[in-house]
Amino acid sequence: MASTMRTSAPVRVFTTRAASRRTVVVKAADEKKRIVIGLAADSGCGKSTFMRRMTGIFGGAPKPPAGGNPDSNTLISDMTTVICLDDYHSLDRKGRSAAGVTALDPKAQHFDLMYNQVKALKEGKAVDKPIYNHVTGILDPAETINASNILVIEGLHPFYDERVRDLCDFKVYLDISDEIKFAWKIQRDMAERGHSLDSIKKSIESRKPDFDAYIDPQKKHADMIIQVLPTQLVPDDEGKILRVRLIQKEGKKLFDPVYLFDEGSTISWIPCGRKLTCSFPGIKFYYGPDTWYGEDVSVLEMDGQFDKLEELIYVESHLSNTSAKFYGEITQQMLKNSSFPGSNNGTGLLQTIIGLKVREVYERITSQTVVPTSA
Ligand SMILES: Nc1ncnc2c1ncn2[C@@H]1O[C@H](COP(=O)(O)OP(=O)(O)OP(=O)(O)O)[C@@H](O)[C@H]1O
Ligand SMILES: O=C(CO)[C@H](O)[C@H](O)COP(=O)(O)O
Repeated sequence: MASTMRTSAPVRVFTTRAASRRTVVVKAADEKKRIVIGLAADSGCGKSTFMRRMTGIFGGAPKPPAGGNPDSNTLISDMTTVICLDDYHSLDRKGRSAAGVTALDPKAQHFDLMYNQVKALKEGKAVDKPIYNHVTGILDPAETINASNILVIEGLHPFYDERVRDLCDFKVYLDISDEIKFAWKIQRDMAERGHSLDSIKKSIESRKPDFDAYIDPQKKHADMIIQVLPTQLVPDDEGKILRVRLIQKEGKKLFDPVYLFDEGSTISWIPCGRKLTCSFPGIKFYYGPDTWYGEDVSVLEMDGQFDKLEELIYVESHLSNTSAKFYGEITQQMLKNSSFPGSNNGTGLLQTIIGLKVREVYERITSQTVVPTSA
């Protein structure tokens, strides 16, 4: 498919829902006012859930392009546009089957088009982007995407091609261990999509070699990684209780890593007691330095789950550099999104923290102020 780019209106005015109430506007005037966020993960690893938490921080409900293809993968809100990189599959379902490749194989992606269009959007130009239709398995006619303040590119390969990777101002990887990925897939694909246990197992196994070869290695490029592992608080838990780690690169210009109590120290903290209600097996936090593919990182970890989400404020008050704009903003976001998967554990908490980091990155690059959304 040919790459098509058009110049959109040079200046657009965006308002957040909260901002419009307070008559505060955020203007996008030139390319320095736009950022690109990359989110990489395998299918079924919580990208959509993360995206809802992150875009919610900027206000407005993300919606598919108005009047467009009902099977569009794009979500647009006041300040953010999320495009799914599945739309750059160069081979459709039949084509992949004929060529004997999976959707994770770079041979099935159109990286030149991906690069040209992400670059154009970052420069403020509109593009006509293809749509990969997950219902039919074919490539549908293109949809027009306009430039936005924050472009999120999510999918299997946002950091695979160096040119696309370099366009990303902030890179996030969701690193879900096989056991947990399996538990989530079973829950979704059996309960919601009617797949059999056997077919889910086969699908995971058939994707594994390409996942290991092409998707997993991208995590070394990420600025922040959320690792989801089985709990260490009880043996042989079936993926219900999670140990979740936020790996944060140190020394970056655009964000400051979050820390617990004392920056640079190594800390283990069991907050259960007078201020935090914990039923068995409790909650344990850890913070400390580490390395990630040879780079210095700090790790913030939570194992276990909250009984009463409103008590998260106690934990939040012991975290620093969170990029929250007021006392309790993390807790407020978590309560607002309490129906999302992972709201009572470290996935929700650490995804919310990354969402606030995205806001920090946006503000540092653009020198614009984003008004926090209200609950
Ligand atoms: N933090 C979480 N805790 C528990 N389950 C979760 C969590 N995040 C996601 N899930 C489960 O995994 C499923 C997939 O999540 P989600 O749709 O967000 O992933 P995705 O990466 O966008 O998937 P896909 O690429 O296949 O559309 C959800 O339906 C839910 O069952
Ligand atoms: O890994 C995936 C990313 O979402 C999908 O499997 C890929 O996009 C192919 O889609 P489908 O399975 O609907 O043909």
